[in-house]
Amino acid sequence: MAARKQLVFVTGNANKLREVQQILQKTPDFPFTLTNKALDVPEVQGTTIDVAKAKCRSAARQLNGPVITEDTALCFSALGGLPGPYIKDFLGQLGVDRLHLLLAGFEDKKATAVCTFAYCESAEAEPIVFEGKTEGRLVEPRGQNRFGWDPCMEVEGTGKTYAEMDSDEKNKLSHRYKALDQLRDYLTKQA
Ligand SMILES: O=P(O)(O)OP(=O)(O)OP(=O)(O)OC[C@H]1O[C@@H](n2cnc3c(O)ncnc32)[C@H](O)[C@@H]1O
Ligand SMILES: [Mg+2]
Repeated sequence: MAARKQLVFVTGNANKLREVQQILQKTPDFPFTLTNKALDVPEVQGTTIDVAKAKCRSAARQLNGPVITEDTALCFSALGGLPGPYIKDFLGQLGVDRLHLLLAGFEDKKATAVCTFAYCESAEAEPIVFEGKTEGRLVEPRGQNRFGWDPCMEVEGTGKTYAEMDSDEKNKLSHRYKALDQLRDYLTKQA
């Protein structure tokens, strides 16, 4: 059997890496061996797609080979989709206990978690993007699993925050699962 090609997931986020590995474990015939590199890739401003493509292009150039990158955004409908791809700074400054205060003056608490995977086959290739979205509401923090803003995102139709779900439950309906499922399909068909 031919050795499987290497695909580098460029991320500095250990929780993202863990969830991606858990989801891919359910695909034994995934045609790549996934490795990880925590490069500090600049993140431009713009739409989630602009940010995802630029980050992936830059990672593929630095590593000169096939890479995937992933960007996660959290979009509040009352704020016209902001903070979107800038959620990391908002979370960093406010902390998970105060994030919900961003919507304190609004009745509309609707939040959309958006995951954008980008795949770049080589340093010169144009990145291809895959997007997954999960709808919910911004709430006061609840739950034990403390990854990023998970305690504040109550997922539509479940009555639970991501942090109140175990990893199997989250990985069946998460924004990350939905985007990774498309990327996995694409790569499996290419192989
Ligand atoms: O190296 P990269 O992959 O960029 O990792 P990062 O942590 O910088 O991630 P992003 O730039 O995509 O910023 C997204 C922010 O949202 C958080 N986050 C990402 N996925 C999440 C999830 O599924 N649940 C809760 N928080 C999440 C993450 O910790 C960041 O604060
Ligand atoms: Mg980042």
